[in-house]
Amino acid sequence: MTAAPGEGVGATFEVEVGPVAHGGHCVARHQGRVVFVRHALPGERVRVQITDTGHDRFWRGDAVEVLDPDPDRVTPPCPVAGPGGCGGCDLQHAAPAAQRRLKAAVLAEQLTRLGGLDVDRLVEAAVWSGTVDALPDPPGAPGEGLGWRTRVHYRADAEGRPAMLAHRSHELVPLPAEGCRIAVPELARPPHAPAEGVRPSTGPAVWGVGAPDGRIVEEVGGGRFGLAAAGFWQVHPAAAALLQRTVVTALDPQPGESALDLYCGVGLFAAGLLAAGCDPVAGVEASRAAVDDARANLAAAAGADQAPAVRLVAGRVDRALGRRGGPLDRRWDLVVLDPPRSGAGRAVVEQVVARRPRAVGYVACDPAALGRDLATFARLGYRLAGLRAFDLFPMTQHLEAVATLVRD
Ligand SMILES: C[S@@+](CC[C@H](N)C(=O)[O-])C[C@H]1O[C@@H](n2cnc3c(N)ncnc32)[C@H](O)[C@@H]1O
Repeated sequence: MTAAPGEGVGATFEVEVGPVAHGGHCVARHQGRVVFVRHALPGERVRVQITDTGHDRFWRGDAVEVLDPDPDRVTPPCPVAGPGGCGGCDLQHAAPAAQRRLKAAVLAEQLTRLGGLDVDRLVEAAVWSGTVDALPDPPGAPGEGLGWRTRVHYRADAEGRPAMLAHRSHELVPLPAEGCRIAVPELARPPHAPAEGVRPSTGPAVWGVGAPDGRIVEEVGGGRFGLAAAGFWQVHPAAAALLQRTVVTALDPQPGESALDLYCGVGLFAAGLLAAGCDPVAGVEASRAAVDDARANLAAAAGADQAPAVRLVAGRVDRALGRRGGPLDRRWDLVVLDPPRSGAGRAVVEQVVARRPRAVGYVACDPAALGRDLATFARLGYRLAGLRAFDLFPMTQHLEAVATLVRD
């Protein structure tokens, strides 16, 4: 559907804002058209300014004036969090508890629509609380969803000043004087621009251009994980420990059970399963550098005496699981899946189910991919036995979920 005259990018009109949707926006309708509205809350009456008419089925817009505000609306703590500003935060205009309610609504909608699940019944059966839970504020942080981000990426504008990307755009928004409000204090302003920074749980912040330089050590409980500063690690300081604890508790490993950690990074979940007495433990990870780090981290975690068998495979999960007669071609009691945003996908879910695990722990950062993969698990005889969801990314649309699946 093309834009009518006077209704292209930049046009404004009033709308009644409908429900929140996956993607950090709410859904509204204007003259029969769907409009995805950012910076709005469900039930508000707002003036929308259209930012994108490039799709047949919907337009995008920003709420540039709020005519009838929701009681949960707050003034965004960051001066560049609003329309046309930094694209990093989607929900600064909502109180933190309201942000989590919006995320829970998105998760419920994706589980219903893509997962084919009856969310009311899940909640009734205590499979899911229906909530997205807050994490503790990092020590010294101002709280209220600020001061938690331990990985940052600043661009440079034409004058060499630090800047951030606008939403769905290559346009640069200058970093305000107070710096990035969601970053930990050491990363709120870069020493130069462009710059990428990391603040590990041990040691000072490290910066680089293109990628943060050198190596870091992250601590989780008693465990230590060495990795490249530019390597994958959870961004909220409380996230890695929380996810490891949640997955291990959900799987309830028994000593001597075999456990497979897929998309294992530098070995976070494999270490938790080793500590719980699993033997053997195997991990699969596409990044060769991360596999080398996982090998060292897990050797240290396993200890020297009567060390359990640990096997790490570098490569894509679908290829590693597809290798007939290979080390992973056997039954595994427990499987952890922690894929990137695109999710595990049908082929990997089938490969996991073929190993007849007693339980699967699925760590998901995209509720749509999770919903789709849960539907595949259900078709193959695995049902959702538990679901926890966490606000690992306050102020943004993102959430993290840990699903437990068991054989029916
Ligand atoms: C969300 S991270 C999880 C890492 C680790 N579980 C952790 O908690 O630190 C996803 C990991 O999957 C890896 N990855 C992405 N696609 C992959 C694939 N097709 N096969 C294997 N690993 C993959 C990435 O390199 C990354 O380390």
